[in-house]
Amino acid sequence: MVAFRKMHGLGNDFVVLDERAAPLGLTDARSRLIADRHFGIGCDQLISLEPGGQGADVFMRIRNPDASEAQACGNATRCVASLIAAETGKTQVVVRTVAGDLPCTILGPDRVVADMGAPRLGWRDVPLAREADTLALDIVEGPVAAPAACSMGNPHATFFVPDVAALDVATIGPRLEHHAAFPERANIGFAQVLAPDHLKLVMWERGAGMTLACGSGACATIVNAHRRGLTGRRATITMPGGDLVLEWRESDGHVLMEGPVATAFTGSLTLP
Ligand SMILES: N[C@H](CCC[C@H](N)C(=O)O)C(=O)O
Repeated sequence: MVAFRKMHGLGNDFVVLDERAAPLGLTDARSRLIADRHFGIGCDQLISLEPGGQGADVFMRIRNPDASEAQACGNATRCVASLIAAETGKTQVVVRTVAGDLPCTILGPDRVVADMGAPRLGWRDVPLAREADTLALDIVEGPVAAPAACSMGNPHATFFVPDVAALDVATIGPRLEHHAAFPERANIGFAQVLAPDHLKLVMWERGAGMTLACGSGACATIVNAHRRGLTGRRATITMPGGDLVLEWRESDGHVLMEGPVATAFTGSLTLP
């Protein structure tokens, strides 16, 4: 039997497995089964804890339900930092990912600020299939067009729209996720500016589909909104699961993401 912790950030939910003592043999098939909401536990991402190595408290590996590995997961970063803090009593935790080290500050048992690092704004960084101005891509899909793109370690495209509620995200989301412009696919954000410090966001996540919240998506949204001159550097981003507070910090270009964390339940499973 293998212990797991079911966590979430604003309903973006995770099965967290601990591989720090030894690997569990998470093949693609096993990962897909654990993440399956009918035949397994179910989650938006499968999160594995691995030894952090020098300078980090833990390494976090991120797998989407389709077993694709992701370079960033903002909501899980806060959850993992909170888990390590509960283990160690630390209020500063460094979560290492394939995209870099993410310093996190524990504000309380259910709230964390994660420094998600600096966005990458070049077309090769996103990545895109060919050279393009990442401020406005030449993409049209139904009622949406001309997204801004950036990477938070993982690829994001943000469409700015007058009314997110009017969109059929379940139809246009997958088409855009798999658009030829994105050789590694992309996470697709649909954002509505409510005020210079407040946006509404609905996400179609790469490899996961519609989620109640997306931390790296919220980071990409504040970056792309500010680049477009639509907001300041700080904003509350309201997603179906709730609010995150974002700041694209001027001093070092890092994106700070503050929000809640929660454990829904713990359990044990027999690895299929
Ligand atoms: N689907 C994403 C990973 C999870 C991102 C999201 N859950 C977050 O909180 O950032 C990707 O393939 O890049």
